[in-house]
Amino acid sequence: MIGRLNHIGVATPSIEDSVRMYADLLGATQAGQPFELPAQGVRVCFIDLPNSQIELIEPLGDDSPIHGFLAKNPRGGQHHVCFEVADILAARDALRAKGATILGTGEPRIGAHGTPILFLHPRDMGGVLVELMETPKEAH
Ligand SMILES: CC[C@@H](C(=O)O)C(=O)SCCNC(=O)CCNC(=O)[C@H](O)C(C)(C)COP(=O)(O)OP(=O)(O)OC[C@H]1O[C@@H](n2cnc3c(N)ncnc32)[C@H](O)[C@@H]1OP(=O)(O)O
Ligand SMILES: [Co+2]
Repeated sequence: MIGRLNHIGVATPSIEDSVRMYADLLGATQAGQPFELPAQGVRVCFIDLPNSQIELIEPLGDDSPIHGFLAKNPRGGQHHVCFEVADILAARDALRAKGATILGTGEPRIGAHGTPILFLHPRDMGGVLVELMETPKEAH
């Protein structure tokens, strides 16, 4: 079921400060400008890596799912890992059959790459919040 690591999500109180930090310390460059995803309650900017991406996420709106995380980690921190899957609904159903909890309604939402995503509860993954993302069609 599991495919390539697509990105590591990093929550931050300031995308601009984090972009500067990745550039100054690691020489890493951002992939495009920050953009808002109101349906996900986050503002986003990607940092390119040779083999993956860092997804910087900043809270957007009062209902952002990362408010709680930033309240506990005010300077930000590693928030989730995202693995690609070929078929998100098949992955969801297989995980549920194994007893895993899919967060929210269980209906996939459209993520930052324009493909459906779901999240697995961290208690089922050893304390790691896992995002599953359907592989973009052009990557097949
Ligand atoms: C950019 C768009 C998209 C993409 O395309 O890539 C994204 O990545 S959006 C990223 C933001 N969206 C989400 O994270 C959606 C899924 N998350 C959630 O539904 C919630 O954040 C959560 C995981 C259910 C936590 O909600 P919260 O309100 O913070 O609840 P608690 O504080 O009560 O936490 C419950 C429990 O879970 C532990 N926890 C919380 N966050 C994390 C985390 N990031 N990593 C690991 N563990 C986490 C928290 O410590 C609690 O544990 P216990 O105390 O043991 O119960
Ligand atoms: Co993500």
